[in-house]
Amino acid sequence: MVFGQVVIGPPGSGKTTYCNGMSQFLKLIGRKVAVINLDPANDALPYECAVNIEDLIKLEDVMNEHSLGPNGGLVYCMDYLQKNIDWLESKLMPFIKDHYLLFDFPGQVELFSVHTNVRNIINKLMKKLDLRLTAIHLVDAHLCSDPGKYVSALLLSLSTMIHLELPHINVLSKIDLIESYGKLAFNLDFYTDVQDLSYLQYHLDQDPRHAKYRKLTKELCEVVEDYGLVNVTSFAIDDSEFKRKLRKYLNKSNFYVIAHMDGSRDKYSCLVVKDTDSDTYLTLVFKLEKRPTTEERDIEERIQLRFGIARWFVDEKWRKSTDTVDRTARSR
Ligand SMILES: Nc1nc2c(ncn2[C@@H]2O[C@H](COP(=O)(O)OP(=O)(O)OP(=O)(O)O)[C@@H](O)[C@H]2O)c(=O)[nH]1
Repeated sequence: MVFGQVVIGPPGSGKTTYCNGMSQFLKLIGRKVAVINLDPANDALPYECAVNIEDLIKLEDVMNEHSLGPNGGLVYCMDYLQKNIDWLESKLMPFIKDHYLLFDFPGQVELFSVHTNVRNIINKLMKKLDLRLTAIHLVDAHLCSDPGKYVSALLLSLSTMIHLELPHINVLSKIDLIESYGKLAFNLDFYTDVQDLSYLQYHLDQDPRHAKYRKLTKELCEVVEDYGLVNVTSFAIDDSEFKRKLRKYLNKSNFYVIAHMDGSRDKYSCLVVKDTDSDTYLTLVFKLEKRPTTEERDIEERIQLRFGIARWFVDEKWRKSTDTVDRTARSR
């Protein structure tokens, strides 16, 4: 079983810098790392690349040949990669024995929240090569300086989580720059906990320019709150403490921590982790379309005892019509 990260996020959010920093950090603690560049628009790579999509297809060639812009070109490249997944599988083969994999993806957000090509690529790799991958979704901390942009970042995180159905960690990147953006409307915990967005609505309401969007903003915030899935951690590339913390989350999220447990890991389809004060909490989200079986409940109990919170998240219809099992427990 091979573990790794799918590094995604909007353009310029710091994906390539993260892959470089994380690979150096993991190497320092003794893990073999392979960074896979799947962004055909990545011209200057700061890391040593184990596999490079440019050996298969170049964005520039696609744009010239098919008269496409950069966005259409990237969709084409991902479709092409999906069709030629054998190429990627064969390139990954030498690393799947003992390496940790970091996938550096393009920054076009529709690829992760709308189109199916990237999701299919990831699913195929996971099945064929028995990979355990976690999505690291980077969002520039700059968005916290504007409550309206922050709401859109939350919606993007939510739709990406639901679309990819991977263990998922949202990260506010470039947190070292946050003070340079001026005084934030709320302290940082507010932005990372994503608990009560009514404060955000109230803040937006103070600005007369937002008056006509009041109802829309309220309803968008309610969507994020109703799902209750999004929370965020923060990260700065030069901060080793953040990297250590993130690594802890990652090992939990892709089940590295329970790799020795029985084969029941396949039951989990989505997972969220959260840090509150000094305790680390873990939320396991079991996306089910039916009432959990006895065996699944048993798994939940065991995870609760060992790692923290486990929570059943079921299909909306089922949740409304029957009693939701939503139990939480403190980490031991
Ligand atoms: N201060 C600071 N700058 C960062 C950090 N992470 C990334 N950057 C800078 O942000 C810029 C964009 O970083 P990239 O790593 O190229 O971002 P990307 O998401 O790969 O960009 P695309 O490939 O265009 O989607 C670069 O100038 C980085 O040096 C960070 O943690 N702190």
